[in-house]
Amino acid sequence: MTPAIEVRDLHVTLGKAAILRGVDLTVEAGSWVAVIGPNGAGKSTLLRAIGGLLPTGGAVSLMGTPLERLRRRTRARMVATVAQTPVVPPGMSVFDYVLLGRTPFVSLLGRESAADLAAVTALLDRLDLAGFGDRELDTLSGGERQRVFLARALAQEPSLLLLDEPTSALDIGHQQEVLELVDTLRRDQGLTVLATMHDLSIAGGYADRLVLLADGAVVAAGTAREVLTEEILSRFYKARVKVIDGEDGPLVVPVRVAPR
Ligand SMILES: Nc1ncnc2c1ncn2[C@@H]1O[C@H](COP(=O)(O)OP(=O)(O)OP(=O)(O)O)[C@@H](O)[C@H]1O
Repeated sequence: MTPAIEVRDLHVTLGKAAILRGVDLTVEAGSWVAVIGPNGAGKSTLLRAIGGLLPTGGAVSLMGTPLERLRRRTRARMVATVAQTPVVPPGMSVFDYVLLGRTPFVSLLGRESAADLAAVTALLDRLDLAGFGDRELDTLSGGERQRVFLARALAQEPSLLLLDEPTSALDIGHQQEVLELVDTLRRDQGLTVLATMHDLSIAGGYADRLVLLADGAVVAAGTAREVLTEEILSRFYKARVKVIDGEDGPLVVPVRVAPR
């Protein structure tokens, strides 16, 4: 089967610095891959490069088509990206912002249909945002806003979802709600998910495969059990951790360096 994302020998240089240095990555259609790694490793850069937002060396294909051959509108229907801090149009309501996600479905001179409006209402409901539609985006809490960003991405009905730290501002309940929703869409509709994630236990619990980036290169890749080992994590994160066998995979627990 054609992979949803295929990245070969990807290089990105920003300013004078080589940020990604020969990254290879394959994401099978309908799977969930988590990109993990320490701060500054190049995780967001990798997502932006795959989303076509950066000039790159090497090759990126989405659903078998090289990125540069995909028309803008086709790409907009195929891929939805949630950046770490999306630009928010000032004064825009939550409903209108999520409705922007329907843009690829609206004809050039057309207006959004009743089905578009219903899709937005349903998503606000599913993300625990009913009643927020009229609020201005910049009056929302960080976690509420993060759920609105995801709602906009899902409104696009993409086949490929690129998420940069999708739950960093969410409490533990909303984290679970959002990740379960994404996983349900993956299972029921074949959505492919590529997400950068800092919480390693959660990454291991949801992703089929983990890819560990360090200093712009892939240094480990595989299942959670293969990648989330004390040896690998202490080496690349310079962290002292304990890895415990959990119900849904390994649980990574930080251990104090200095004894109490
Ligand atoms: N425009 C730029 N010019 C120079 N360096 C940049 C530029 N943008 C990003 N970088 C650097 O590229 C490196 C990778 O950044 P990136 O945001 O991809 O890291 P990350 O792995 O997502 O980190 P974090 O976990 O902190 O979000 C960082 O060292 C960052 O400072």
